[in-house]
Amino acid sequence: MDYQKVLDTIHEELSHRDVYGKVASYIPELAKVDPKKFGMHLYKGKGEHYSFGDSIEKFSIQSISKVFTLSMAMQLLGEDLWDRVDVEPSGDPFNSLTQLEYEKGIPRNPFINAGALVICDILVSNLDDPKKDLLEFVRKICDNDSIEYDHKIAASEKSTGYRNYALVNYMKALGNIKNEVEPIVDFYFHQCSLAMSCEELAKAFMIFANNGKMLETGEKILSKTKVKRINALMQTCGFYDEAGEFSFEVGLPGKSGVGGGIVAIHPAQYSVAVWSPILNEKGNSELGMAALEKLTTMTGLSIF
Ligand SMILES: NC(=O)CC[C@H](N)C(=O)O
Repeated sequence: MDYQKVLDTIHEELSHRDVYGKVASYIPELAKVDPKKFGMHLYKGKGEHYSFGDSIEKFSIQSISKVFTLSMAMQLLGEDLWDRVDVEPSGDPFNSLTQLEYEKGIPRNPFINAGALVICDILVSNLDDPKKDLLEFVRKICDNDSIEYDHKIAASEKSTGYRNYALVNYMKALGNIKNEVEPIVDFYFHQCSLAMSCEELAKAFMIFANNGKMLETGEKILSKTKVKRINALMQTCGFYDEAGEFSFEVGLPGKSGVGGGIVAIHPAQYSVAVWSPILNEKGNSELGMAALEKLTTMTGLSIF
């Protein structure tokens, strides 16, 4: 199959499409991004890459980072992790507070904000310097030492981060947060501020398409079972209250972020990242979803 031709067709068809959503502005710094940015990168095998557009420009990965922190927490804690966070789709927006009350402070899954904040709490408890260790983890699976936090984005999110503060405070009141609030939200705002390109994200996510092993070196990062679970969570919870729609339209495990990025994988086949900052009302990239729908339709390569 000529993957470059498939990507070029997607680029050509979608560059002219009308989009109706908006760039995220509740994090003031994110509102400054050029809404016309559009890039995609598909990593198919050792040295086999295809891309178009702004695929090597770094952007704010936001919630995509939750897959990295979950991977680290699973490495550290094993099965005990699931006493603190559940594995069910939420059907609610990513920053919702409502389920927490009647579910007694146990978040529905690790990809909604409440769940990701519990994962932060676990990493803060278990690591001396979680920010340094996360950066090391991401640099390693990406084989790229240029990856950094964007401290301006982290500070900008902190300045308006009332909902995330509320989530941590509420879970602390209900007994599911062990550390002080400030180090947890500081770590969370930094993980969300990681700046990466589509090319870098596709490479990093290759471990989830390759049974937990880095493709180029064969080094094992995660066990097969852990990867199976992470992929199951991406499939059922990666897009919040649009997880069903993403499965229906695209048919791959994936994760989105309000920076406009989406990464998806096809086990044993490929890893793909797309970036377009205009979001639909559920907080997922409008063109990103359309591009991935076209990819799996044109190639016939979805997991279903
Ligand atoms: N869906 C997202 O990407 C949300 C991440 C963002 N940092 C927040 O907590 O609101």
